[in-house]
Formats: sequence, structure tokens, C-alpha cells
Amino acid sequence: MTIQVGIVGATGYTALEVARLLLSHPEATLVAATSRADAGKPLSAVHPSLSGRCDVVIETLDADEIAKKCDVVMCCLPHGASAETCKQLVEAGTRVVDFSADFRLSNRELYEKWYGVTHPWPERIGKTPYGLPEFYADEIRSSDLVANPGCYPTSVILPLQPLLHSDMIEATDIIVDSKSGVSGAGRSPKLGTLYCEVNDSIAAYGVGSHRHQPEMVDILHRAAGTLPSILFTPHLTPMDRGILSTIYVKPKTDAGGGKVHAKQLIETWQKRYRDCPFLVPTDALPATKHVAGTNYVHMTARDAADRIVIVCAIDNLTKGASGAAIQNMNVMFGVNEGLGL
Ligand SMILES: NC(=O)C1=CN([C@@H]2O[C@H](COP(=O)(O)OP(=O)(O)OC[C@H]3O[C@@H](n4cnc5c(N)ncnc54)[C@H](OP(=O)(O)O)[C@@H]3O)[C@@H](O)[C@H]2O)C=CC1
Ligand SMILES: CC(=O)N[C@@H](CCC(=O)OP(=O)(O)O)C(=O)O
Repeated sequence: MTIQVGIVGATGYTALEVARLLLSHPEATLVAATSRADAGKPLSAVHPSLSGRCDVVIETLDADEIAKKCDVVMCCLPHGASAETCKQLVEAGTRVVDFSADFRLSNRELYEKWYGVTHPWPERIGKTPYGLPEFYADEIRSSDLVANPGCYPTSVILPLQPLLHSDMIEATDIIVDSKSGVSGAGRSPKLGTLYCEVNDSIAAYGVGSHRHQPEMVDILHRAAGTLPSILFTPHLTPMDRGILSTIYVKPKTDAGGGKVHAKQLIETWQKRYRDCPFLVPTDALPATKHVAGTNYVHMTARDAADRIVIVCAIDNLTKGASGAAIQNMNVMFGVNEGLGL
């Protein structure tokens, strides 16, 4: 059986990355794409890199029509707009991977506090698996809706979960400094992502107020069983794609009475992620170029003063969004989780 895939919100960057990955997926194919602004156009007219390789024509979203054609829909809409569409698609009988933040958090109050909107399908908040198959493969496999993770949280949760779970670091003293490429802000035009605003420059934003901070805390609480305290500062950097997160943690005392060392963190990742094909503890310091266009996550640790500094690199569009979604789809349909990646 070939998995029939649809993309809703097909004109954006994550949609293009899904289409690109599906071109080389041996057991899935793109059969439908929707957008409000570009219905009627070939998808390749909106994403010229697909020219000659994709004959899908963009249509207006009709959940029943899409559900007839698709086994699964990649819902690539902005948060706030996504939840209602996911509801319609699931009720029409197709399975959905939601790229937005609308179903990631554990409860409605937390979502409405951070996103400032009333949730249209609160029954599914806290009951939708968070799309990290490294932790939630069983739930993902049987679900009709999966909450694909945020890009920054992916680069922070994956290194920290095993360390908090094993009580190797102080949960209450974690500082995260992340840098993202501009594609992380999406393709819809905005002042802050114009060439002259971002070129030759690097800037912090969302200091003390970014909505990915509660996502990191909430998911780590759930996945590691400890409530961490995280100070998170994102930065916009003049590159197309990639996220580099530098994470400053305080080591706890180990069984021998000394402080935990960076080497022990790396050994813990090696053990915990032995069966996770995309998670790679490295000796070298990770760089966004090392993972560009791939679903890999590179992570390492170094002893530094009284802290351990963890560095993690992902591609925001691949493991940070569309690669993770393909990985989730593979798990949902019982094929090898690395297919097409
Ligand atoms: N870019 C990234 O690195 C990451 C993105 N994400 C999330 O993935 C989702 C898609 O992101 P991305 O592809 O970057 O976004 P883009 O801005 O590039 O594309 C968004 C798409 O949604 C449609 N859209 C925009 N506004 C609305 C609306 N109000 N109602 C319905 N449709 C709308 C647009 O098409 P049209 O207006 O024609 O309908 C477009 O196809 C977002 O939720 C984002 O937060 C998650 C992780 C990483
Ligand atoms: C560089 C940049 O602007 N990044 C986006 C986050 C990326 C993302 O899409 O996250 P969600 O899926 O949670 O919306 C931001 O800071 O809002």
C-alpha cells in the first residue's frame, strides 16, 4: 500500500519540505495540496524547485474531499488557524499531523494563556501525542492526530530529557540560548524577515516571553518526570535554515561523590538513544551545516567552569518540522520510521 498524503497550507516552507521529502519516499506519495491564495495553480508554480517532479494542482480546502483522497494530511497552517481545520479533517475520516502548536501543550489553560485564543477543540488538548517518536512511538502509532513538535523545543527536549530523567543535572537552573535560520519564521512576508532586516545581523527576540519556553517545560515535565525551570532566549540569524541551541546546565553529584562530567552526559545519550536512528551524540561540536537538509540531531557536551555546556544542532525544516512529520507518518502507518529520510 502506498500512503496517500495531502498537504494543507501547501504554499509555505514546511509544505515544500514535506513535498521534497515525499519525492524520495518509497511508500508514500503526495496526492493533494491546498491553499487559500493559490488554489488552481500547479504546486510547482508556487515552489519552482518541484518543477518537472510534481504534478499536483493546488485546491481549496474541502475536508471531505481531502479525506476521500488522503490517508494522512500534513496540516501546515499557523497556530490558531490550525486546530479547527485539524478537527474537520479528523472528523472527515483522515489522520492528521498538525505542524502548529495547537495540540502540543498538556492543558487548555496553558495554551490559552500563551496563545491568547480560545481553543476550538479543547477535548483533544492533553490527549494528542507529542510527535517525538523517540518518546511516544506507541501513542503516535495508534492516533488519528499527532502534534508535531516546535523547532526550538526539539533541539532542547531531546538532549535534556535523558539527563533530567537520570537526575544528572539541576532541573531548576537551565539556560538555553538558541539561534534559528530565517525559514523558521515561515514564508508569509513580515517586516522582521525582510532581507535588509536580517542580512549581516543577528538579534535576540522574544526574550523572557517566547511561547516555546512553556512547551519545553511542559513536555520535559511529562517525558522526564521532573518540572524544569528554563530561561530561553531565541535569536534570528542570517542563514536560510538550521537551529543551534547552546544549553548551560549545572551538574549534580554522581554516585562516586564527584560532579557529573560532560563525558557522562554523552554516554547517557549513547545508551538512551541507541535505537533512535536520527539522534547522534557527537565528539565534535555540532554545526547547522552538519545536519542541513537532514533529519539528524547532533548533540555534544563540554565541561566549562562550574557548568556543562550542551550544544545541539538540527535543521528547523527537517527534524524541526517536516522530517519529524514524515517520521511520525511512518510510525503511524507501521513502516520503517526512517523511510524517505
Ligand atoms: N518554518 C519552520 O521552521 C517551522 C514551522 N512550524 C509550524 O508549521 C506551520 C507552517 O509553517 P510554515 O510552513 O513555516 O508557514 P508559512 O508561513 O511558510 O506557510 C503557512 C501556510 O498556511 C497558509 N495560511 C497562512 N495563514 C493562514 C490562515 N490564517 N488560515 C489558513 N491558512 C493560512 C498559507 O497559505 P494561504 O494563505 O494561501 O492559505 C501557507 O500555505 C506553522 O504552524 C509553523 O509554526 C513548526 C516548526 C518549524
Ligand atoms: C525564527 C522564527 O521566527 N521561529 C519561530 C518558531 C518556529 C515555529 O514555527 O514554531 P511553532 O511551530 O511553534 O510555531 C518563532 O520564533 O516563532
